[in-house]
Amino acid sequence: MLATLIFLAFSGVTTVYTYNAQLDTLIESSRTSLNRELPALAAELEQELANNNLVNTQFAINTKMTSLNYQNIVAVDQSGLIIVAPQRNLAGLHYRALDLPISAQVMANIERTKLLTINYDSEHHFFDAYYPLSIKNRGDGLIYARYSIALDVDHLIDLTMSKSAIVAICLLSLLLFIALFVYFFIHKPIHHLIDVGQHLQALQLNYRANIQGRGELKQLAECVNKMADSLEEKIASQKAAEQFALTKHGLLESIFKALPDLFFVIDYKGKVVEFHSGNDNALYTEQKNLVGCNITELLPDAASKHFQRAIFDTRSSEQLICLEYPLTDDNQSKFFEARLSPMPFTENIVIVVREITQRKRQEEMIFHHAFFDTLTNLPNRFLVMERLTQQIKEAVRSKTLIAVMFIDLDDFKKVNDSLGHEIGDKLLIASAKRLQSALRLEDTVARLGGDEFVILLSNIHTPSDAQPIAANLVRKFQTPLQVDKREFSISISLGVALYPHDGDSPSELLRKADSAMYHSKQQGRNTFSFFTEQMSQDLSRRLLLEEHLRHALDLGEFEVYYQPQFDIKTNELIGAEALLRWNNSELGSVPPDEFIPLAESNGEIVEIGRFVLKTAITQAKTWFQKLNKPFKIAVNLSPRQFKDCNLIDDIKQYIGQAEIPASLLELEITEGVLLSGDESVRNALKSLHQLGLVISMDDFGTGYSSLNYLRQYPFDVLKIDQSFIMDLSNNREASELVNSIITMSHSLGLKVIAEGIETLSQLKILEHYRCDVGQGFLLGKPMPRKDFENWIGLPHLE
Ligand SMILES: Nc1nc2c(ncn2[C@@H]2O[C@@H]3COP(=O)(O)O[C@H]4[C@@H](O)[C@H](n5cnc6c(=O)[nH]c(N)nc65)O[C@@H]4COP(=O)(O)O[C@H]3[C@H]2O)c(=O)[nH]1
Repeated sequence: MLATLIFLAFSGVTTVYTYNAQLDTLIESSRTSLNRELPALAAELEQELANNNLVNTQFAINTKMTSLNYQNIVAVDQSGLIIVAPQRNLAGLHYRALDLPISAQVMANIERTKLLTINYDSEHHFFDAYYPLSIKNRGDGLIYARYSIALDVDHLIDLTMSKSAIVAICLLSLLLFIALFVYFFIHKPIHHLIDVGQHLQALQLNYRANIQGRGELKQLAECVNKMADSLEEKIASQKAAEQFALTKHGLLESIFKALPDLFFVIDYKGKVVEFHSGNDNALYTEQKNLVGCNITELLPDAASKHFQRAIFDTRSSEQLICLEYPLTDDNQSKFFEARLSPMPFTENIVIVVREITQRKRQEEMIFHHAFFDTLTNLPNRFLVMERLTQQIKEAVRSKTLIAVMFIDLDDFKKVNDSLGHEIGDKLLIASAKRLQSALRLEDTVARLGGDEFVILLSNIHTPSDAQPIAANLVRKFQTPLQVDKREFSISISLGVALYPHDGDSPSELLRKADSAMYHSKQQGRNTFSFFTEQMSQDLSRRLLLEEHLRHALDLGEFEVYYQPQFDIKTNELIGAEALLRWNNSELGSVPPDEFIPLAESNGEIVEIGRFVLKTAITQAKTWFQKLNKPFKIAVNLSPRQFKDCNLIDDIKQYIGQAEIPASLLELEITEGVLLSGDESVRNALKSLHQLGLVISMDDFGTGYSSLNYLRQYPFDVLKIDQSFIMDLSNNREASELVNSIITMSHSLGLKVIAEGIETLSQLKILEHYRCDVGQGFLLGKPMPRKDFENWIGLPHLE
């Protein structure tokens, strides 16, 4: 519209301007015509008037009047009379009589200037022209002519108007064309782009610009579309990221709710920026809205200091820092663990707080279990070794000594076995208390296990400082211990090793104190000994034996010897006792008294015992077949073998394989097996007895020898220990005791074997006491199988 108005205004101005210019040209050309024509007419009139030829004059004027421009031409003489006019009848009239624009002033002016005077009436578009006329005899007059250009002006106006109209139409057409062009090719696409832009702005991203052609707008549309594509892509990925973030957020919220922990985000000053808790009760603070609080102000002083330090460390190290701290809640100590982790790209720190009271207690318990003996609550082997390590370091600095005391309760095993574990445990607790009561608080009393205790005395200055302490400990145990209102006399054997004299490592010192204790045992117990090098040799011997014993069976170093047993009454060989021998290439022949206790203590006796049983049963079969009469073989069974659950099945299997009567196998057991009162021993003995095996009580008279056992367990044979037989001929009491044992055994239906018969008089006495079977060097020493077979006159059997 504006363009149209501008255009109209412009075309109007142009038209007016054009019109004015042409009008000016018209006026000018009319002036020029008057300038040219009036002098010529004047000259013609002057000539004709001079010739007094009025007709020609009239003709000349009428001729001029034929021009449409001339409306009037009048020639006036000096007196103002009309000489000639288009109407002939006007001649002779005074111009005043006519309504002519002639005045005396005009006439005077023309007369004076003698020049053409033209006045233009712009309103009616005509000229009033005056030109001097010199007329013979009539003086100077003038020619007056009215020259109208009104028609020309009208024509000019028409022309201008029609031109303008054409131009206007052309221009309007052009304008329309431009408008249409602009509309279709600029406005509409731009509008479309704006529309698309508005949709895109409203994030309606499925809108795209669709512009034909290949102009700049098309390029713009393509740019918009590409922009929309990348916007859509961006928004899609942003949405995906938002969704991902939402999922993560949800996940985190669920985790926060599900976990019993407290989650804080704090800024670098410790101010809580964010806080999450699945359970507000876990807060341990009155304040529930923690955001904005400083985390260190929420905690008691001590914990706060830990936190400040941890915050500092987390920031400086940019690493995860953990701290544990206690808090008191309802008079109960609770423990917490805080994990501080720096948040990447921020100055914030994430803190996760978890209550670890239970874990702490469990750790303490585990620690206690790991380092303390549950029965006596004393430090155990690990802790005593640890403390000894520390004390050695301290002693190096302070140049002092350490006394390591190894203590073993004398005959505790027998008490434990005979009176039961409950009493045994109480005795151990009472012993631990007595040891503690005899020492300083800073000394360590530890229990290694069983009835073994260790004492560490630090800050000793001379070896002799340890002596009164050791003596005092031994003396203290000479007073009976009170357990369940009963008194128990139990002594101790004590060994002392000194740092640095006897060793500089905990294990060495402990080993040497053990050797010294062992020595005290050998000295008759209830005493103490300081470690000496000789003991070290004993210890080395023990260790050497243990080392070789481990491989002895595999290396075939064991051999079963057989010692004959005779019916004392008939003097007939009725069987043999299988006795194990160990011959080692390095150690030589090792006596059973030395290696059997070792094998018993490390459990190897089970395998070794199996070997003896199998060998003896195989041998029994051979001799049974060759001698063609029952030939019984007695085998020693150690207490440890009774703990082997395969014992009965093994024996069954060996007897089954040998196809001999079970009664040809006699099992010798010592009181030690029975003292435990273990039900499984009773059942095992019962089963073995039911199988038909002969059960014999060995070494009768050496221990707590109770005839009760003989009634309780299915014994068939009683073996009187050789220590009684040894005294038979020279000790009346011993002789009577042997007699009573034989009589009582017979009354219980038991056969009696006397072992260790070395002299004929011993044999005679036993015969007199009606002892059933005799065994001893007098009757035959233990022999290897080959020798035994030779000895009994059997052909050599391979
Ligand atoms: N002084 C003297 N001693 C005599 C006389 N007659 C026999 N002896 C010895 O007395 C011991 C009898 O065996 P034990 O009391 O069962 O005592 C045995 C037994 O407890 C144990 N032992 C031997 N072999 C085995 C075995 O295969 N298994 C188990 N568990 N223990 C065994 O070792 C102990 C010692 O065995 P050994 O040294 O063979 O000693 C044997 C034997 O050589 C004698 O007239 N005078």
